[in-house]
Amino acid sequence: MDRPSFLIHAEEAESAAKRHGVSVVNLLPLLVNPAKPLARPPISKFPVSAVGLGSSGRIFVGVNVEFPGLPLHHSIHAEQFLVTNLALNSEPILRRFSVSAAPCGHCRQFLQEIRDAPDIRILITDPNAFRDAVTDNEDAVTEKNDTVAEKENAVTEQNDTVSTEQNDTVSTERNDAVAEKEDGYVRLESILPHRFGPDDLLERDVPLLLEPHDNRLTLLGVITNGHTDSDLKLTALSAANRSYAPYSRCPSGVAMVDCEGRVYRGWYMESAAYNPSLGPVQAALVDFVANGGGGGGFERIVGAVLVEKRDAVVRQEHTAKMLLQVIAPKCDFEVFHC
Ligand SMILES: O=c1ccn([C@H]2C[C@H](O)[C@@H](CO)O2)c(=O)[nH]1
Ligand SMILES: [Zn+2]
Repeated sequence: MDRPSFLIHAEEAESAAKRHGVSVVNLLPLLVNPAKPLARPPISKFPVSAVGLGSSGRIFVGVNVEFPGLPLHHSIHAEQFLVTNLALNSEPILRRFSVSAAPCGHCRQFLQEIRDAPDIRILITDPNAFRDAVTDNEDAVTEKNDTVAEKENAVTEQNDTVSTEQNDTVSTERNDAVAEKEDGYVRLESILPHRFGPDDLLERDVPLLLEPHDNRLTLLGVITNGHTDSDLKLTALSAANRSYAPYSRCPSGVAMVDCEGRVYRGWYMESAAYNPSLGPVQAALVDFVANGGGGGGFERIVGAVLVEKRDAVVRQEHTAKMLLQVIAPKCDFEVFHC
């Protein structure tokens, strides 16, 4: 299997699957190892790749990206890269993905921002990922039975049928867990139960992370030095208009240009749990890594513009400036408010 690109069109995906005698669903895990060399993990030397299938039939790749000289929490995880790749390409639904290592808690949480997140199917190719799974399942069932038993004691006198129903739920859930392992994919819900997510903070009709957004932002004031940079500014504005910031209502976007004049853009994406949110520079760096001329370094970025609200309670300016200063010291950075 050749090294894949970061985006594989539906027809291409179909024909690659045919060539390998598998379905597109089963092609995803076959692409995981070949995608690993796309990762940029200079600190951990631990490449992670995630290969996902969107509702359009396109395949998207995500990899981890680390930044020497910066605190670790600025790193981009493969799964977050994958989701950003879908967002940048206007893909509304992530149906399933295969990933080289077990997704960490932070990624499981970030994925909650996608509509019907509990139904996302995940196949972990690392053979060690489920080494504890059977025992854990048994434990979980035992614990649950214990809980049920406790509850039973509490409610026996009140209502016997409740406990019977709860026992039924336990065995059904257990059967589901076994059944869904058969095709190798598990539901996100089974690896992050009792989720905290958008439903806890937002109305159901708020568009979620991969759904279309228009924040209707316009630039404030007369922009004076506007000549060559105005394209970058407008690109950053339109990125900010696609930003997903339903929790703070402080959308933002970044546009960057490299030394060959190629432009990249990305927008801020929030998590209901706040910390797994992805900054607009990271999102634009996903665009850079995915489309940035054959794996060039970040020092090739020579200009960047951030657009955000002037009196925002959540501001990106200082973090963005610091991040760019470290990874692209020659980059000219400007902020415009909307
Ligand atoms: O869910 C995960 C867990 C870790 N990593 C990356 C982050 C870091 O670059 C490296 C070591 O943790 O692996 C991911 O991409 N996804
Ligand atoms: Zn992670």
